[in-house]
Amino acid sequence: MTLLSVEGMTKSFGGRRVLRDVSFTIGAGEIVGLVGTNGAGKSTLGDIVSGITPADAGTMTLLGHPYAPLSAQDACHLGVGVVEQLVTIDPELTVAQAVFRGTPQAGRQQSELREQARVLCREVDLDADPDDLVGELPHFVHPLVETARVLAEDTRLVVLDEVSAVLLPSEVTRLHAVAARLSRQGRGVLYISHRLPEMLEVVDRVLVLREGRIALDRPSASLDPVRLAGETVGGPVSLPVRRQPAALQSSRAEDAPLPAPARPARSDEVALQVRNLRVPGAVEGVDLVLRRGEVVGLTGHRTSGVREIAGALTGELPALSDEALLHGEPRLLTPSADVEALRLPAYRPDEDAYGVDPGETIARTLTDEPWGALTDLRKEIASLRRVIKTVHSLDVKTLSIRTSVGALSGGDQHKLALARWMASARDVVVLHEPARGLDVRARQQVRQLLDEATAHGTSVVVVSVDPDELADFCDRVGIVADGRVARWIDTGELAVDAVRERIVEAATAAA
Ligand SMILES: Nc1ncnc2c1ncn2[C@@H]1O[C@H](COP(=O)(O)OP(=O)(O)OP(=O)(O)O)[C@@H](O)[C@H]1O
Repeated sequence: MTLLSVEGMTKSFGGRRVLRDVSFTIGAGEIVGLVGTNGAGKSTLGDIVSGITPADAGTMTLLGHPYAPLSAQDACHLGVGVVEQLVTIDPELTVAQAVFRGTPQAGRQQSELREQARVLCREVDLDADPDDLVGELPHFVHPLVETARVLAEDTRLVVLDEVSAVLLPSEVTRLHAVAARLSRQGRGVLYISHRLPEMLEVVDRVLVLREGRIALDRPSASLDPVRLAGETVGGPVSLPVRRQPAALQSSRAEDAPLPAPARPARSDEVALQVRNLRVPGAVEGVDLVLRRGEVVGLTGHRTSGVREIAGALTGELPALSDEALLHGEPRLLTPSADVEALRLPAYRPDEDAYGVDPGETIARTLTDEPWGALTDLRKEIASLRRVIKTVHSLDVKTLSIRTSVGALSGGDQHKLALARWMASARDVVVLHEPARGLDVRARQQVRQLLDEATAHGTSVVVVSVDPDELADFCDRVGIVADGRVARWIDTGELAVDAVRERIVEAATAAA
């Protein structure tokens, strides 16, 4: 039975045609994957289906009836719900209130609602009490609260918009179990993701959006991640190649363009050494050695201590160590009057909506010079050239560098923020989830940014939940469990997908 039918959908934003004559169906009990490059229009399509954005033209039917939602609330009443990656739920609500906030509650006992909320939380594998405040739950479980809400609203079709992007492999398995349960109940799921290997494990069929059209509509059984990645870009994609320790180049002037990295060669120079790192209640003795130009990954369950290790390195958490040396110079993890604190700079994609001001133009985001005060025309031209080069090399989908960053797709915003941040990254830095929400080409571009930085001596700690990102970007990956590094995986010995398998295996075992 057809649940949703979309016919001839089109949508433009300010002269840019995002969707062109898009048609597809989703059957009852079907899980359909929606993939495409950053800016391909996946969220726009998801937003139209879930009533957040109106289409310019086209029609939809839901269970055979005309379906034209006027708002997200309207779509929800008609049976379509959306769960987004960056969910904002009022932190003052209890879990029970959050779960039932979209459903009429008149005449229902609070105790009954709480009991039902408890059942729904169990259904989505959410370990929370109905009376817990949402604001006190870790942010990564908010999509699970939302999924429970969608179940409470008796939704026929659920749009999961990049929900898996922030989840660990074990949490993705949980999400997939929820999607499978929804499907067994006869509901439909539209599953939007860039994490192709995982997505292919759960979806029945895949739609590829390319240049605003459905370029492929095929059962998932006939696809593999590499082929699917090729379909998203409309040509072959090269497999990620194993990272090699960086070939260090001589230091460069601050604003000199980055030359292509030379052939890699091993560096034995230690950039950072920390012995017996402890964070009270979270980390119980971690040794970390980071060579110059090395990329070391850290991953682990939410309570493993991995975030706290990063917090200690960046000076956000009070921590102790027997010794911390930055290029041989002693540092303290907790500041004191005599010894300088370590305080590594950190990049986080989720801060301030991808770390950039959404109201700012692309041009201003990528330049540090105060343009209004710039009196030297050559400098201004050089600065604009650099902006245009970055926009081209990162393949940001825009008609103008005067476009505000907030109007770009999520992936394009993240690429710009990271490029801006990496341009000033020196020495030893911490990157949180550097490829989150990025398509296959964008991941390669980020990998290139990393390779260039490490070739110039920058050492990087990558903290991530994504096994593909860790396997592709890092020289070594530490699996953190119970406040210690339970295992190191050396990526240099294996092909990237074999590394990925090991990370998933080790991270799941340690969870
Ligand atoms: N409100 C808006 N105003 C202007 N342009 C917009 C708006 N919303 C989306 N766009 C543009 O529409 C295009 C598609 O964006 P959309 O977010 O749907 O892409 P996406 O495939 O979900 O990308 P990503 O994977 O990066 O999240 C982008 O070029 C984006 O700049």
